[in-house]
Amino acid sequence: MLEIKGIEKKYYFKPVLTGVEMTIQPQRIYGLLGRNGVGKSTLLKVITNRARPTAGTITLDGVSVFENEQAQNRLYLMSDARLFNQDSKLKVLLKWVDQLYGGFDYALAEKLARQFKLDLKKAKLRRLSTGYQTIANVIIALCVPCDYIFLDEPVLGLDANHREMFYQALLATYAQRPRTFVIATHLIEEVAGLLNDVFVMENGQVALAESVEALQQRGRVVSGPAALVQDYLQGIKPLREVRLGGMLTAYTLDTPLERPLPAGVSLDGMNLQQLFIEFTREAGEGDEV
Ligand SMILES: Nc1ncnc2c1ncn2[C@@H]1O[C@H](COP(=O)(O)OP(=O)(O)OP(=O)(O)O)[C@@H](O)[C@H]1O
Repeated sequence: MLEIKGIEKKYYFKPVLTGVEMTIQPQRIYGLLGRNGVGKSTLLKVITNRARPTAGTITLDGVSVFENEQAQNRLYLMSDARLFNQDSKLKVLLKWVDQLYGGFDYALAEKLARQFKLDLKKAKLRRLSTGYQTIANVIIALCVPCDYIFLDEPVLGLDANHREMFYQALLATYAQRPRTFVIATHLIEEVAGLLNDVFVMENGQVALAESVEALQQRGRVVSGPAALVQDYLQGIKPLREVRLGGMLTAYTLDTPLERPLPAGVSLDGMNLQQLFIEFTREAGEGDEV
């Protein structure tokens, strides 16, 4: 288990992470969600020792990961493919990753390369298109032996077919060899079916950490005549209310569902993306077009 406590990070005196608390369990698939610039990449870099926190602790199975090579070898961050040596042939790159982490799954890499039509023997990273650089990068991430794999925007530049292939490949490798994946992405609907849990970041912290199932049970859209909706939601502060004429639509995570629904009022679920949008919407944002 990875335990992240009180993590703060400043860049040139500007606070980016302001007290991140999170527990990452073994063998689960997490989504790391948050608005642009909220600090997702920074957090992943801090966890995997690519950036130094200003304060806080991170322990893996009770042992600090800072300056601990053994612990760091169990964590892998897939981020920008440009961080690899661009002149390296892919085969050489795989060997290099194998030397660093040991136990690289060459058979799986070759299988995935065939599926994605990527020639590992010939290709040099520099000569690949943006999408294929990402494909090379995700193949490496799926084949490293690490227990905790952090994927920062793993499908950037991939076409829809390749994105689907990647999600399938991730699930297949997870079924074969369960380990933890933490996926930072904005394509919430696409990954929703993959995730066990989500972390939502706001203001440099984790504002919501919950299983997808529990969240989807809580998220509700209540709409109907304003007076009836307000009466139904008594004592609840919705995430957002939208009024149109005499009608009111309220988005909430706290509806007391035991209450009988008044005639004329509808109660619907919210998918993960809607939930995220309502949860992270800033006051007034999107109200005017
Ligand atoms: N190396 C750096 N030097 C200075 N500021 C940085 C650095 N890296 C990130 N930042 C700043 O930290 C903040 C968080 O950036 P980060 O990339 O972690 O956000 P993010 O949630 O991953 O964003 P996005 O979803 O847009 O990719 C931003 O304001 C960014 O400008």
